[in-house]
Amino acid sequence: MSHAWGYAANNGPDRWADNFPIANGPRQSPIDIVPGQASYDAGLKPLNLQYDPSTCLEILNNGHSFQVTFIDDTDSSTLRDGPISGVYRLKQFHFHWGASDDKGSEHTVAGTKYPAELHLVHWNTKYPNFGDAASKPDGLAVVGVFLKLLYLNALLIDFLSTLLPGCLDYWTYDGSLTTPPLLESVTWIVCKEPISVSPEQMAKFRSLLFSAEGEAECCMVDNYRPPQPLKGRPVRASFQ
Ligand SMILES: CCc1cc2c(cc1OS(N)(=O)=O)CC[C@@H]1[C@@H]2CC[C@]2(C)[C@@H](O)CC[C@@H]12
Ligand SMILES: [Zn+2]
Repeated sequence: MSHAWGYAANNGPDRWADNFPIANGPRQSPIDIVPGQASYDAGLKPLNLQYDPSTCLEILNNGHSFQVTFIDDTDSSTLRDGPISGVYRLKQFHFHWGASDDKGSEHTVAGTKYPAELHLVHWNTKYPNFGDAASKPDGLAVVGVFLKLLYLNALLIDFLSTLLPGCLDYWTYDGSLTTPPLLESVTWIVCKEPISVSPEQMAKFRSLLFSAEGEAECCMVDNYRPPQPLKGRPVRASFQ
């Protein structure tokens, strides 16, 4: 059964409001980040990310992206500090990307699109579980990391590429899921510095399929929502 919503002309972002009216809500994501209009907040702490790769549970194609899910029954992979209070647990990470290198990211920086964007998804442990947290205004915190193409040989880039950039300067604002049900429960933390990806790795993303077995093959590309109206929300920067 193919999902009701998707990224095609007949079921894509311009049609999501038909079934999810919150698509036109006051704190929707992604947004275009305009560095000159972000306000430096000296009260913002550095991000404190502690990840334990052994808690990786499974890699799955959920029909809209591929995601790597983590065991989240202990505080083994967490996000602390930054713009949030308390402890948020890593639940999963996934990507959004384009059919070509000129598009693919969800957030944009002064209109600039990156070829892909990584989302590291965390939930607030003041709530009993991820699904419950996803319906609360302070329930989720997603670290967004832009991917840029680096034309080095694949071996070298395998050493260089990591999930996080060296510099963890970030912008932060209150937003939402970027796919239906578009719940307004996400504290977005978008890193200023991108990580590098090779053309071969991008080709692997683009070889994934939206379609299920037995359905007409449909490459999973352009699985990104375009920027949404800011509606007066402040965007803070952790750096000057
Ligand atoms: C923030 C990452 C995330 C979580 C969820 C979705 C999409 C997400 O990616 S994104 N790009 O960060 O917004 C779509 C399905 C959502 C899920 C959050 C939890 C649910 C709302 C479930 O309760 C039912 C449907 C689920
Ligand atoms: Zn996402």
